[in-house]
Amino acid sequence: MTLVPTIFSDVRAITGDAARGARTQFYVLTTLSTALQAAAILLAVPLLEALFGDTPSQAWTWVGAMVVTLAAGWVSDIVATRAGVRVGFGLIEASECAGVAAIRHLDTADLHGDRASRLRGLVTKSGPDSVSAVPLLFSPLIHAALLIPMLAIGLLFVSWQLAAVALVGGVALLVAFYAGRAAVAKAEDAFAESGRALDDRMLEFGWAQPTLRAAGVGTGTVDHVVADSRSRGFRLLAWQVPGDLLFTVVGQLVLLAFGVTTGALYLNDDLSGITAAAMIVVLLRVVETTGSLSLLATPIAGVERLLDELRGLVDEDEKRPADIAPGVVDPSGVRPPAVRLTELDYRYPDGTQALNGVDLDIAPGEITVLVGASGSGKSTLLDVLAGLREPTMGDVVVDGAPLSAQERLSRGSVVFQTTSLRPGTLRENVVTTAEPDLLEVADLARLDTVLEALPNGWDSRVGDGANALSGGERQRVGLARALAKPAGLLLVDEATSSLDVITERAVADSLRRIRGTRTVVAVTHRPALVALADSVIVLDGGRVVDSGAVDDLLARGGVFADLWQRWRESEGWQV
Ligand SMILES: Nc1ncnc2c1ncn2[C@@H]1O[C@H](COP(=O)(O)OP(=O)(O)OP(=O)(O)O)[C@@H](O)[C@H]1O
Repeated sequence: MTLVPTIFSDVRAITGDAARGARTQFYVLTTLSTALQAAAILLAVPLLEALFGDTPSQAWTWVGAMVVTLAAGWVSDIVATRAGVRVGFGLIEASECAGVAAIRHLDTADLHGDRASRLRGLVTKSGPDSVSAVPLLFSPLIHAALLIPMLAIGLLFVSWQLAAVALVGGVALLVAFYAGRAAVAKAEDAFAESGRALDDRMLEFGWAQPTLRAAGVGTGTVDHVVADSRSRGFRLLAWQVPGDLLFTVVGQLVLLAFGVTTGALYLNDDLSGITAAAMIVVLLRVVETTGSLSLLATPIAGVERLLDELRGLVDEDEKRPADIAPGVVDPSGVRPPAVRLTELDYRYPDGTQALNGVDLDIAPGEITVLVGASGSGKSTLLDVLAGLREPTMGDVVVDGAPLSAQERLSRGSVVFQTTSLRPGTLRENVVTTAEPDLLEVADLARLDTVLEALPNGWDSRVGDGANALSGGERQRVGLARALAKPAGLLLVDEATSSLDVITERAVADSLRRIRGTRTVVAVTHRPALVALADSVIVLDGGRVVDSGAVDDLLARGGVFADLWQRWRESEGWQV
């Protein structure tokens, strides 16, 4: 029963303010063209009365009026169609933007699933369908819905009884149309749902064939959904037939009532013979209109579904946080901070001076890599940043405010050289403070292979020696744990030796993808990771001896260029 409001409000919601002008023009002109059509039909009454009455020469006046009215109707139809095409293009634009955004945000698990194929279909199919739907389907629907009430208004000047029959009949036809459509749409949804269930069972059966066969249950589950799908198909047919039938029967009853009323009025001398004949012209037009309305039912249902899906896509896109640009808040609501170190010293209790007057400016959202020979103070500096050590002298200033070790601990997340797991599930080891998007975290940290290897995925016990993970796998859990924490400062202390290729790639991918959303400080010896740096800080004997972009440092020669040369050579040995 809500067919008309739904498709019109869907178009408004999808195309938004940008297409408001085109939408208004389309609706106003289509309504005007319908009014002109109704007027042209009703002009048949004075035309026939003049032609067969006492003043046949006056018929020319009415013929002229009819021609002008029809021509004006055609002109408004043409302009309305152009506006309708513009609205259709508005639908395409919206569906492309929202569809592409939705595809980009698909979870890895969905890539081959039902959602991916529906999105693909929506983005490719909605284009031509949307452009043609507005002028080719909406126009006749508006014509069909408004013509009969408009004829009824015009008929008030001929006979109020005929006007009443036309009005009541028009409403009855629309109600029959919507009621039939609603029943068919419900059955169609049930049929589509059973189709999806069948797809799922078949996929499931394909994946787990040996196990299901061995258990003797596989074919049973598939048989069950096939039977369900078939019975819903029959139900769809069972609703389609009475839906169409209802409309046809109501249509014929309205025509009968119109004919009988015209006949009765003529016999009572309330209507002249000529006017009664003119009513046949009106009757023929009503028949044509109701016929076209019944033909529209199926295509309108298709457009209704398409618009419904498009609207879902657009709503989803509007709710999604905007793509992250450097320096803005990341989806967890955390802003990457600017960090400044001033005259920082750190002395170990045994008297070793690990950091000596370190002055540093770390820009928000940038990747800063600390490099230096063994013992140069990189890990100590990272520990100070993380809040694991309090400097002997100097401050760690975050976004303009000097922070205590405790405050730094809560503002940053750390990937340590080795990741220790506590007894408990993988989920408990990764989720510490907030409720993160685990799919995204797993994707960023390349936890997919770890999850696959574990018997119960996120709920597998991993700590305490259970399901022993390799060093690289533990590092990826550590990376996931750091990424799951809504902290703007990410500190990565990578022990070169424990990084396998997958883990190195996971770290590199993560850094690349989160660039701009977190301020990253990493200690690494891997050229692939160093190359990602916006800025490299070279430490030697606890002091900053050089800093800058990789290319600048290489061009300058010195400590960094020597280190770089050594890393490349050692990588060559590893190969
Ligand atoms: N717990 C400790 N107690 C005393 N001295 C320490 C301690 N940890 C590190 N040091 C010393 O502090 C200095 C800086 O060490 P740090 O571990 O920060 O260097 P690094 O550059 O990270 O070295 P590596 O690359 O080998 O990890 C070194 O001289 C080291 O011997």
